[in-house]
Amino acid sequence: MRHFDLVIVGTGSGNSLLDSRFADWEVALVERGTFGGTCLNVGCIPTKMYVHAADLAATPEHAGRLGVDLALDGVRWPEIRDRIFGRIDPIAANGERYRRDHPDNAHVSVYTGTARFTGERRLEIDGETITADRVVLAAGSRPMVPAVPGLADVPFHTSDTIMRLAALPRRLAILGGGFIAAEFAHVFSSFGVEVSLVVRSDGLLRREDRDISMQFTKLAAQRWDVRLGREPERVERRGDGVRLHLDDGATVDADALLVAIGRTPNSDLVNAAAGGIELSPYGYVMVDAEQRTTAEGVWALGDISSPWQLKHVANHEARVVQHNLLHPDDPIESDHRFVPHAVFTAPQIASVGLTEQEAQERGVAYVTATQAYSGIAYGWAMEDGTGFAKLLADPRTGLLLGAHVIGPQAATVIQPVIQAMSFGLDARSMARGQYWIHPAVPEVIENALLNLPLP
Ligand SMILES: Cc1cc2nc3c(=O)[nH]c(=O)nc-3n(C[C@H](O)[C@H](O)[C@H](O)COP(=O)(O)OP(=O)(O)OC[C@H]3O[C@@H](n4cnc5c(N)ncnc54)[C@H](O)[C@@H]3O)c2cc1C
Ligand SMILES: NC(=O)c1ccc[n+]([C@@H]2O[C@H](COP(=O)([O-])OP(=O)(O)OC[C@H]3O[C@@H](n4cnc5c(N)ncnc54)[C@H](O)[C@@H]3O)[C@@H](O)[C@H]2O)c1
Repeated sequence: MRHFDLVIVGTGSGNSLLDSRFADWEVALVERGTFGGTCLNVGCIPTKMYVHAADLAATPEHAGRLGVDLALDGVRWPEIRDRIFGRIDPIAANGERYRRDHPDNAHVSVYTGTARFTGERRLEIDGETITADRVVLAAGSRPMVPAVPGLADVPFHTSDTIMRLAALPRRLAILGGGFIAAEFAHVFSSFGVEVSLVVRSDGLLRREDRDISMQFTKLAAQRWDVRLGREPERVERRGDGVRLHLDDGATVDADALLVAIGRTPNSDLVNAAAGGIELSPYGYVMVDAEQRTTAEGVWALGDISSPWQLKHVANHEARVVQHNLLHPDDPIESDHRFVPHAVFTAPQIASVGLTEQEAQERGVAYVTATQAYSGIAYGWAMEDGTGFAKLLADPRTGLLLGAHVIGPQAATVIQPVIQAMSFGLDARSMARGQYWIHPAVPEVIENALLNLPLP
């Protein structure tokens, strides 16, 4: 039975913990799937490579309104797919080779298999037991699949498989109305696929500020076949495709089905309870601000312990765990005050801080203001008639409480607000204490700041 200074379970954000400062540590790195984890192989990176191609494919539709006639001559799906994975797959393979074979990593043992706790800091990997002084759980999450009758008997996809399709389907049905549904609906419809969305709630992206969710739902319904407030009662095979029978008696026929109803933390796969690790009611590993679990010497980070399930959160937590492993007498805490996110759909959406509904529920005093893209110069240039930025601020201090943007470049436009909130800059100082490049898109934020009814 081998004993290690440190065992890391999961090679997504877990792999980034190791640098030269761990050269004297005996480390085991355990991976059951593809080296490099979700973001690199089946998450952020390939999806955004598809989104960029989709944005290009969608351009002719918009350009015509500006008097520029473009035509989409074709989408070479196999070429797009092979370009994306031709770039990503070698990164994963080289990352694994580096850890296994490079002299820098002589102190690292890479295990392939599923690590399961059999006791405190004791893990079994395919019959072999290892122990450690410290364990880091970075085992991520996986797609959830609902118990819909018939689903198990039809070919369906999750985000793990849909990006490697052999050919574009003519019709795609998507179950769910969250991040993954919104991003893939944009990708596939831009490539000419007819998209249907079956959504249990009464709107898409329901966790966004209601104004954003309502605007996106309205625009989505103009582009896709959106069935709101519906659930499939059963699914059946129909030729090479599928038929979804919805709870209102309607049916949706498609050549491919994508299930995107959320992701569940992999705490069950690591058998967390046997390691003395407490879980939340939703199965997340419970951690304190230093990313320590309830078991002595066991830390957790990323999707297995974070309800945000975002790569920049996993990266931040990995840096905290790394510091706390190296400096146990001077630990630091994770900063989850202002966690932003973006949905790379069309139009783009980005958000940080409180939504108006959260401010109301929590009884937080706020003022709010909105600025349409159509009211700023670059918005005119783009003829944007649907985008806006919405801000919430504390009426007493002028500090920003939340920002929500729907429109071109939203994920980039929101960054100065994240900075202001993180460093405690009030709305007035932010608006007037700096130049805003004219006529650039961030003027939508400048004007929203000026619109806030602050003294
Ligand atoms: C389609 C999609 C698009 C996304 N887009 C974005 C985006 O644009 N921006 C963003 O911020 N986030 C995005 N995310 C979320 C982001 O990918 C995750 O939050 C992030 O990758 C989580 O990192 P992690 O290190 O916690 O887990 P992972 O990267 O999932 O790593 C966990 C690893 O642990 C392995 N593992 C699990 N159990 C065991 C075990 N018992 N033994 C051994 N190995 C195990 C898994 O195989 C996996 O490789 C996206 C996710 C998806 C699915
Ligand atoms: N741009 C990004 O940062 C990005 C992109 C993709 C994924 N992600 C991460 O991955 C996570 C998973 O994405 P997702 O879209 O699968 O989840 P999600 O939580 O964003 O959305 C899930 C959707 O499925 C619906 N749903 C839940 N249970 C259902 C059921 N039993 N039947 C029918 N509908 C049901 C929900 O109402 C919601 O519309 C996201 O929460 C996010 O953290 C991030």
